[in-house]
Order: sequence, then structure tokens, then C-alpha cells
Amino acid sequence: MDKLQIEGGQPLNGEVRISGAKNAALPILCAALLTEAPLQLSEVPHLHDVATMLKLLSHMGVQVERSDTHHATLHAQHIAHQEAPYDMVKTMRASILVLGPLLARFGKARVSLPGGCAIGSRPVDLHIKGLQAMGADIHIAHGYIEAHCQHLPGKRLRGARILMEMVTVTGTENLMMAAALADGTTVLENAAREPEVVDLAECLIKMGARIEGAGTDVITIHGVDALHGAAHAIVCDRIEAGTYMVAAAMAGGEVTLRNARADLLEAVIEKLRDAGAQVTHAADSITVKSNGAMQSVNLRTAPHPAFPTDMQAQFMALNTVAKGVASVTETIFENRFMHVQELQRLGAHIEVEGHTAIVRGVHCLDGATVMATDLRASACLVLAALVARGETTIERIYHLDRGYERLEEKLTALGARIKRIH
Ligand SMILES: CC(=O)N[C@H]1[C@@H](OP(=O)(O)OP(=O)(O)OC[C@H]2O[C@@H](n3ccc(=O)[nH]c3=O)[C@H](O)[C@@H]2O)O[C@H](CO)[C@@H](O)[C@@H]1O
Ligand SMILES: C=C(OP(=O)(O)O)C(=O)O
Repeated sequence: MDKLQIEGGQPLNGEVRISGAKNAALPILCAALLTEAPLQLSEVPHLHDVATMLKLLSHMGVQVERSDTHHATLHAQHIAHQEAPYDMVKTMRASILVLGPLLARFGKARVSLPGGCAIGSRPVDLHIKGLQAMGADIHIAHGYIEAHCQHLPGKRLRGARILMEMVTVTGTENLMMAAALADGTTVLENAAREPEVVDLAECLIKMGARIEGAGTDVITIHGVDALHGAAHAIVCDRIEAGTYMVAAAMAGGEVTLRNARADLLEAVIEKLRDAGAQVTHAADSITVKSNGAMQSVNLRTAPHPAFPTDMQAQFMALNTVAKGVASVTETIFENRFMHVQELQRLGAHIEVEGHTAIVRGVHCLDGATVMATDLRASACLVLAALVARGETTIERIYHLDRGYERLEEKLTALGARIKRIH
């Protein structure tokens, strides 16, 4: 299994190009299932999760053509199986995103239940309830969600008003895709406002969907009979961008992110400024300048546009070496403090009380061997290692490859001493 070895203490300087967003690419790849015409995608990030999704879609019969690593054309003309098997779903929860499109276009779907993961139990009950409100007949058998709408007129889902009791990102995306081909109008209330939901809506609109309100908490979808092909560039990854911004703030130096949008990162930029970093931006770039001396920042995760849970672990790393005491509260996932124990191995002072971690900044962290447990926990350990004294070895880095494209190459170009050991 690959490991990362990082020699801490180098400032970061230069430019880094941010890739397309994993969390936008995954639903948009599934949107290809909604049409028999080709969907041409650019800015597709080169990530393990994207490869897994393409494997799942190919298994169903989608033809995938790659002209290079960042372009993919998906053609879902002939779908042989409307099924997502356990072996594929268990490695990537976002596989649940095939459920809405399959049911909407083919009137049936069989998708393995995703089950829990390191950060929490992550049920999909709201995806199921929403599809049931649209008339689908759904039951769970042998660990699979078995859904059909053969009994409905035209074997089509029907539009419905759906009030989602919690804000769910993939739940909103699944229902928006299903509603795009439903008979009548669907109104999603308490919808997720994340930029990745907006990017999916923009792609669906290019494919002929009639969607209003994406980016607000009420999304209205007027179902159409069929969607057509389109070309779409995936929005930049705000979480990858945020991770490099925290790296620059902690390590000190001046880093410019290209293909990055400050308007998608307002809560993160505000916290970085509170911590003492200088952040400036242009239309599609962000620059972070820092002398490496950070102040502690309190934070509380919540749905967009508030502070994202996917940046919580990275800011925990920042707080471990900042001046003062910070409280970090996680409100989205029940078990997203797996990095705390590993940060403690590097000398961090952190106490966890329920959903809040109290972090007392220390003068310096010391390199050690640590283990990555999930995607953002892994990123947090990389950030801590960049400023720790001596060498840190991070084991189980396959989690990082799910969500960060060429991480060690990008950091090396900025001046970090980091290498992958196979
Ligand atoms: C592929 C993708 O886009 N992943 C992101 C997506 O995950 P994902 O879409 O899985 O996360 P959700 O927004 O659905 O989860 C939010 C909360 O709602 C709960 N919930 C969700 C659905 C449901 O049917 N029932 C239920 O109780 C979850 O357990 C969690 O506590 O949004 C999360 C929250 O911003 C991010 O951390 C993930 O990076
Ligand atoms: C939790 C994450 O992803 P996923 O929902 O794909 O597990 C993440 O991107 O931080």
C-alpha cells in the first residue's frame, strides 16, 4: 500500500492549478444515464472515485471515450443492466446517484444500499422517500434498493412537492435528476445549495431540462419527455482549493491558485483571514500570502453557504499550530473527528467533547508515522506534516487518491518535500 513521506518546514510558493470538482463530476457522470445521446465532459478530475464511477457506468452499458485524462464522452444509448452491484457501491457511496436517473429513464433500478463509512452512518432514506413521493414503488431486499414505476401512467415518475427534512447534497441531486424526466412539476424544498448542485443543474439545463432555483433552497423542475446530449465543463473543486489555501497559510509563503473561484469559498476565506492570512482574488484565481504565524479560529460546520464539513479537518490542522484555543464543531456527520487521534500522535493538543473538539495550539508539531482514515482526514495529516519538525509518514493514502489529483506533484511544485513510497 502506498505511503507519503513528508519533510516538514518548507514554505510554499508559486502557482497551482485546481482540478474539476469530484463532488460535481460524480453526479454529472450519472446524468449521462438520462439521455441516449452523448454527453461530452471536460475538466473531469483524474481521481480514483471518477474511475470507479466510470467502471460502474460501463458495467451498465454506457460507452465511455477518453480523449485525454480530463475529457470524457459518455454515451448511454444501450443500457444492459439497471443495477449497481454491492462490490462497486461499497467503495464509493456516490454510486447511489445512479438511482434517480435509472428510475426516471428506464422505470426501474436495483442499487446496493451504500452502508456506513468512516465518517458516519450516512443513510439514504431521504433519497428513497423523495422517489416514493414521485410514485416509485421501492423496497429493500437482500441489501439492495429495488425500485420501479411500471404501475404509473407511461411508466414515468410523476412530479411532486417534496419537503426534505434535512439538507442532503446527493439526495437533492438524485431527486433533481429523477424529476428532470418525470411527468409534471417537482418542487424540492429545503434543497441543498452547494455549488456542485448548481453545476449539475447547469449541465442538466444544457441537456434540455427545465430547472429553476438551483443554488437556493427551493428548486423547481418541470419534467420533460426526453433529454439530449450536451457539452459541459465541470466546476472547479472548492475543497481542493481550500486545502491548498490552508497549506499556504500554515506553511507560509505566497501561493496562487488558478481555476479557483473565491465566490464559492466565502466562509473558508473569512476564516483564513481571521487566522491571519492575506487572501486576494481575481475572476478565476485566488492568492494566499502568509508568514505562517496563525491565530486560532473557532468554526462550526453547516450546509452551504456556511462553513463546509469537507474543510473541517484541514482547519483542525491549522488550529493545532495556531496561537490560542479554538473550538471546532461538526454538525453534519456524527463521526468526523477520526483525524484527532492521528494529530495527537504529532503532538497536537485536542480534546473532543461530543461534536466539538477543543484545540490548544502548540508551538510546533513533531513528525511521526500516522494513518489516514478518510479523505479529508488524510488531507489534514498532509497539512500537519508540512509544518511538523522532521519527517512524517502517512500510511493508507489511497483515501487521498479518491479526491486529490496528483497531490504530491502539485505540492512539490510549490516547494514541499513530499514523496510517495510504493
Ligand atoms: C459525493 C458528494 O457530493 N459528497 C458530499 C455530500 O455527501 P452526501 O450527499 O452523502 O451528504 P448529505 O448532504 O446527504 O449528508 C448530510 C447529512 O444528512 C444525512 N442524511 C443524508 C441523506 C439521507 O437520506 N438521510 C440522512 O439522514 C447524512 O447522514 C448527513 O448527516 O455532501 C456532504 C455534506 O456537504 C459532503 O461532506 C460530501 O463530500
Ligand atoms: C465525504 C466526502 O466524499 P464522499 O461523499 O464521496 O464520501 C468528501 O469529499 O469529503
